[in-house]
Amino acid sequence: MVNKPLLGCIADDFTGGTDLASTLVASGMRTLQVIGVPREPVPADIDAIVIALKTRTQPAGEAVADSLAALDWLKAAGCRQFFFKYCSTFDSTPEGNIGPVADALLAALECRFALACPAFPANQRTLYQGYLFVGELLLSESGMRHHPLTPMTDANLVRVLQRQTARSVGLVPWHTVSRGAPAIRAAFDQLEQAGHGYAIVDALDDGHLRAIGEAAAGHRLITGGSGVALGLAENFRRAGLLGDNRQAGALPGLEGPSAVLSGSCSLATNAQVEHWQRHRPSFQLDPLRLAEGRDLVAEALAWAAPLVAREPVLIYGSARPEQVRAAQEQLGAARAGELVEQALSRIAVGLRELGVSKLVVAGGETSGAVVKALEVRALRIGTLIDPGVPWTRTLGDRPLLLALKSGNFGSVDFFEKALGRVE
Ligand SMILES: Nc1ncnc2c1ncn2[C@@H]1O[C@H](COP(=O)(O)OP(=O)(O)OP(=O)(O)O)[C@@H](O)[C@H]1O
Ligand SMILES: O=C(O)[C@@H](O)C(=O)CO
Repeated sequence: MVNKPLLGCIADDFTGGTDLASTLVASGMRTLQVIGVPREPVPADIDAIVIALKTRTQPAGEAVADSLAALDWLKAAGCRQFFFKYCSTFDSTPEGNIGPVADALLAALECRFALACPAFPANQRTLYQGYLFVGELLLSESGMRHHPLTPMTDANLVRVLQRQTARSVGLVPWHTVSRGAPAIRAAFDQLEQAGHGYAIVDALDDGHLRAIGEAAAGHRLITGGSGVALGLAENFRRAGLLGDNRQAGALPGLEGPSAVLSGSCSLATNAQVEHWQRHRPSFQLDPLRLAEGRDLVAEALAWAAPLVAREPVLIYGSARPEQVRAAQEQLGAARAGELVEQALSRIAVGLRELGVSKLVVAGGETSGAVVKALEVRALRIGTLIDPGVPWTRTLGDRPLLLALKSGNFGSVDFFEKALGRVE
């Protein structure tokens, strides 16, 4: 149809980018994810483009600058609507970066109002009266309270976002959302007229998210998790701008061995690691030993080399909260995280030298580091493995199939399931 992308997205981490991209692909938008602001031309047959940044845990000023550069590029590419993707668990600190980045994007787009909805019911994130639930637990009682970089200790998102912005934060509650798009649109108008800059929007199921998407058809900026993107393709179709691309997620396969790299310490990933270890080989990276100068990268690669031709291997830093705490107490959270990220990145490069062509990577920060080390610039998005996690194929020389898994996503047998789809 049109040669300009319709939707321009800015994701605050890499796995978050692929999560959003997979939702767009599933709704029939041909989607490209680029790593940072593109330096080379992007393919023309694209309906949506996701620029994946690593802004979630950067200092707020840097996160704002990177996000504005991405917005400039997307505007110049001709996008009509913009999406700021953050985590479905609203990962942030009192300093940001959700508020500061959203504020800067609103100002740059000369808008006064945006919705904020991280709900992702397919992954058990729901919002009720402004309170975010993970499964049956409040966010602040879920595993997210122990997150190594962005511990979430308050489930009330009106309060959480208000701490990060000078604009006023309102709420569109569930009883309005359940009345459908016209009621939601009216609530947005009322909040904007009353001087609110943001509306946290409740959502309990995908029907709510589609209605919120429909109500936001005229919004220049939408902020949220991937769930609230569910209804956006339909807006473009209604406007006659988008066809019905059933093959939006078709990807050519690749021959070669596979491996799993995990730096996420979330409850879900830890369970996936344990599940894998019951039947398959694994190698642990301990940040304390890395800090002592032990060359675990060389050890891991020497361990993997004879194995990987026969069967997939897992190399992981993932650890339980008490081990993570012990490492952080000695090294500091940032240094412990960086040591594991750097080691996994170098191992990813080494595995590619060993011929590995399919990699599953667990953790957003970890994926960011690995993708950077592999010098991946862009990913074409394929079909879903589990909600929020698609296979992707890198563009350029030496293509790889990558599945970048957000920490908390995926069934307990996710690693095996992902590899089973491409072997
Ligand atoms: N044993 C460990 N001790 C301390 N930190 C660790 C350890 N293993 C991994 N880490 C660090 O913890 C951080 C985990 O963040 P990452 O974003 O990769 O996973 P996640 O937060 O679970 O995923 P997501 O952001 O997708 O929810 C990384 O910086 C990683 O290097
Ligand atoms: O929204 C989510 O939960 C994920 O896409 C993510 O961003 C986790 O890093």
